[in-house]
Amino acid sequence: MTKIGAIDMHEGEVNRHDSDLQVAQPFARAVVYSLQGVVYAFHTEQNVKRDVWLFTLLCAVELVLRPPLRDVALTMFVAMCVFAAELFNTAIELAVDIASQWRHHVVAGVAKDVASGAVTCVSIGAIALAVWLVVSLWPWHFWLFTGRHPVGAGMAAAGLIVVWTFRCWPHRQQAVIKRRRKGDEHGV
Ligand SMILES: Nc1ncnc2c1ncn2[C@@H]1O[C@H](COP(=O)(O)OP(=O)(O)OP(=O)(O)O)[C@@H](O)[C@H]1O
Repeated sequence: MTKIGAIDMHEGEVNRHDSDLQVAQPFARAVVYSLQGVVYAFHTEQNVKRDVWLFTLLCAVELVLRPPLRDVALTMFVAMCVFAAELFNTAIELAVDIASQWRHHVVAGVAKDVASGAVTCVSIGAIALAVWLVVSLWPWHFWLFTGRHPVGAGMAAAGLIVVWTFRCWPHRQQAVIKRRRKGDEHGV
């Protein structure tokens, strides 16, 4: 095991994963690495875990109230934008941590605040869209066990499957990353 700053790297495991992927095509390799990044965030970030539950609630509402395909597609796209913003935020936090060596620096703090501000902006838009969707479907009807808007319902179900696959996919931790916590003014 090699200790780099505050990251404990399990070299053997990292190398084994890399050699597994050496035989793959560059595109396939890039896809696998990016999916590993998604799985990492879905297992380690509390905000992403909370977003998974909010997304589940949205899909459940859509499966019951059955909005048309256009509305489901719009909410799915915006929900994926929220997940993407969370992933960018996670990447920026990790990059800032390693660049600042987990020490307190005013620029490091501002960089993280700006990144999380981006998530807040997208989230406000997503919440506004979800509220508009639910209000626009008034008066509400229980369509869960019917064939109403089957493609939209299929899209909501597919979204649920994709997101929960990321959440439940086994996550093999390659690095133990010590995260700086709020209120820890002076870092490690
Ligand atoms: N190196 C640092 N120097 C100064 N302030 C920092 C530093 N790291 C974090 N902070 C401050 O602490 C806050 C929380 O940072 P942390 O890394 O704990 O992210 P988090 O708890 O995962 O936040 P988020 O909810 O945005 O994901 C930052 O928004 C920033 O204001």
